[in-house]
This record gives sequence, structure tokens and C-alpha cells, in this order.
Amino acid sequence: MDRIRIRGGNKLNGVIPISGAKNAALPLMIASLLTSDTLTLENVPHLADVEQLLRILGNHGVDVMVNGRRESQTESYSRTIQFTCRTIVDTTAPYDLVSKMRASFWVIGPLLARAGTARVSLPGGCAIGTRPVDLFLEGLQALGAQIEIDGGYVNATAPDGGLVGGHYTFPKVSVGATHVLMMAATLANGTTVIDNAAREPEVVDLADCLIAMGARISGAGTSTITVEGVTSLHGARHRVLPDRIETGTYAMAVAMTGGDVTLEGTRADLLENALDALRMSGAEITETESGLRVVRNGNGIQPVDVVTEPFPGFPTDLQAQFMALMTRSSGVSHITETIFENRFMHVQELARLGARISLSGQMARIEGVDRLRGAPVMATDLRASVSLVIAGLAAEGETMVNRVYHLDRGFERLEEKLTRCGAEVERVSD
Ligand SMILES: CC(=O)N[C@H]1[C@@H](OP(=O)(O)OP(=O)(O)OC[C@H]2O[C@@H](n3ccc(=O)[nH]c3=O)[C@H](O)[C@@H]2O)O[C@H](CO)[C@@H](O)[C@@H]1O
Ligand SMILES: C=C(OP(=O)(O)O)C(=O)O
Repeated sequence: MDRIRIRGGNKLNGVIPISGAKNAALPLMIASLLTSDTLTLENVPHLADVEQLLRILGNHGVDVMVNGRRESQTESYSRTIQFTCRTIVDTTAPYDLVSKMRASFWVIGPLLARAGTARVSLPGGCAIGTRPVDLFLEGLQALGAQIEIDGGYVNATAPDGGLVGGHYTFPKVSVGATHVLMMAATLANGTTVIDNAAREPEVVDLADCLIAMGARISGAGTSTITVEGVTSLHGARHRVLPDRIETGTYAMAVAMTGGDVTLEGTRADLLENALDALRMSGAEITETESGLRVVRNGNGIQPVDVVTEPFPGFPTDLQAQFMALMTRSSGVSHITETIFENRFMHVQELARLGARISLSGQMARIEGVDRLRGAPVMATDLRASVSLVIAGLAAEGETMVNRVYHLDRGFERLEEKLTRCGAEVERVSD
């Protein structure tokens, strides 16, 4: 099981290429099920979750051709991948595949829309919460789907003539359920209106791709999305959105260590509230032609209170990373997690490095300390793992982050990207 060894104390200076977004690539890949033509995706990141989804899509009959190229170490590894699903050969998504990667549950929408039937394993929860799928099922029922749950599987059937356009208002914002409902609605008979839809940039990216495939969608990025069903979709070529969570993560790493780093291939509008919080903490962030320049020299880290919210609020996927930054602030800060019920597992690991954090329900109180000291720590989930790396970069001595398979789900070539900027970070394989 791989580990990551960090020797802290170095500033970060240089350039970090930002990869395609995991949370955009996954729904885009699943959209390939909606057409018998070829969907070509550019800038697909090399991530464990992407590789797992390739296996799942292959199980449904998607042919995959990777003609990206592995460039020198100084260039991004982004790949161009072609997906062709001439026929859906299997409408079952089995437990042993779905349980490994929650977003694979999202195939239920395209399977229903194109094949009229789907048997998809319930994904089960994960470290950060139970993560039910009730909103997915309610939304699909609003399009006429018959749903029953049996033996841990969702059995879904569309009406004989196919799904029917409907109106569904989400009682709470769900990114995945918005993706799924939007994809299913593209091939429904009639018009679908989705209210209280997720506004994340990844939803807009998926809508842009679906429109390129011939879908009729308006309102993506707002709370109301309208989809006018069509009889079929055709192939397209689409470039995966830059990863805003990776962007925010590395910006927080620079804010933590001090230094001057340009994050290449990303955009400020992807981060909204998170950028505001970073600037309030004392980081100088400016837009450049190639991306974002992050500088923190001299002045310390200011305490900042944040509350996680759906986009454009502060993203829950940056909560752990921001907490790591706040452990070295000059005062007391508060972080409130409103999206997931169990997303503070990094707290006890940060405490092993000397952080002073107390929890009261969904709120963490962080009292900044003058120094962190390296120690062995355990990654518990994807974003918690990288918060330990950020803390290790500023800790005195050596920090060993165990169970980095969590990290490999969502961060491409992290050690290389940090080492290029002066960090002492290496992967240790047992
Ligand atoms: C692959 C991907 O894009 N993952 C992201 C996606 O996850 P995901 O789409 O799973 O997260 P959701 O936006 O659906 O979850 C938001 C909240 O709604 C709840 N919920 C969701 C669905 C449902 O049917 N019932 C229900 O109660 C969840 O448990 C959670 O408490 O959005 C999350 C919130 O921005 C991010 O943290 C994840 O990184
Ligand atoms: C929670 C995350 O992903 P997933 O929904 O795939 O678990 C994440 O990207 O932080």
C-alpha cells in the first residue's frame, strides 16, 4: 500500500498544470451511453476513478480508444479518449463495480433513457456519509420511470414509449441527481423542467457537451434547467473542464507554505467563494493569461470563517484543505460543514501534527498554532488525504501519509506537481 513521505518547510515556487476535473470527466464519460456515435473527450485526467469507470462502461458495451499521448514530465498527461456505445449490451451495473465508485450509479439515467431499463446496484455510503439516492429515484419517477428496490438493486423501467418529460423540484441540491435527470431528460418525450438544480460548473460542462451532441438544454448553471427531449443524440468532441478542486487545493498549499506559483490551465470563475476566502486568508491571487497566480510572501495567514454550500458557495470538497491552512492562522477560525454529515475525519489526523481543533456538531473551531510537527498520519477519504499533505508541507520534519489510494482517486501526479515547485515529497511503495 503506497504512502507519501513529506519533509516540510519549503516554500512553493514555479508552475503547476491543472488537470481535467474528475467531477466533470465522470458524468461526461457516462453521457457516452446516450448515443451510438463516438463521443470524444479531451483533457481526461489519469485518475483511479476514471479507470474504474472505464471498466464499468465497458461492461455496458462502450468501446474505448485512448489516443492521448504521454508527453515529457514537464507537460500534462491529459488524454483524449473516444467512447463508442453502438449497443448497450448489458443494462445491469453490478454491486462489485458500483460499490467501488459511487458515481457509477449515475449510469441509471442513460440506461433508462436509451435502453428503457436499468438494474443498478445501490452504491452504499462512503467515509463522508450515507449518501442516499432517493432524489435520483424521485426525479426519474417524475419522468415516468417505474422504480422498485430489490436485493440491494434499483430496478427501473421506462414507459413503453420511453421516458416522458416532467417537472421535478429538488428538495435539496444534488449534483449527481441533477446530472442524471438532465441526461435522462435529453431523450424523453416532451419537455422536462428541473427546479433547485445544482449550479456547479461541472453541470454546465455536461450540459455543453450534451448540447454539442444534439440535446436541447437551457438554464444550466442556474437553479432551473429546461430540457426539450429529442429522439436521438449524435457524437461530439468536448474538452473536460479544468479541475476547480485541484486548483483550490494547490492554491491553499501555496498559501500554507508561502511562495509564488502559477496554476496553469484553470480559471478564477470556477472558484468564486473559495477564492474570496483564500484572499481573506492573506493569499494574493491574480488572473494571468495562462491561469491563476498565487502568492503569499511575508504576511502571515489570517483566520477566516467559512460555511460549505452548493456552488457558488464554498465547496465542501475544499473544506478539509482550508482547515489545514487555518491550523497555522494567527487566530481562531470556524468551519461549518453543511453538505455531508461525516466530513471531519481529517481533524484527528491534523491534531497528530499539532493542530488545535475542536468539534461541535457540524462546526469545527480551529485555533491557529505557531508550528506543526511532522508525524505518521492516515488518509481517510479523498479530500482529507490531501489536507494532510498540505499540513505536512508546512510541518517541521517528516510526515508520512498512509493509505494514499484515497488520494489517487482525485489527484493526478500530485507528488510530481509539488516536487517541481520545490517541495520534498516522494511516494513510498511497500
Ligand atoms: C463525482 C462527483 O461529482 N462528486 C461530487 C458530488 O457528489 P454527489 O453528487 O454524490 O453529492 P450530492 O450533491 O448529491 O450530495 C449533496 C447532499 O445531498 C445528499 N443526497 C444526494 C442525493 C440523494 O439522492 N439524496 C441525498 O440526500 C447527499 O447525501 C449530500 O448530503 O457533489 C458533491 C457536493 O458538491 C461533491 O462533494 C462530490 O465531490
Ligand atoms: C466526494 C468526492 O467524490 P465522490 O462523490 O466521487 O465520492 C470528491 O470528489 O471530493
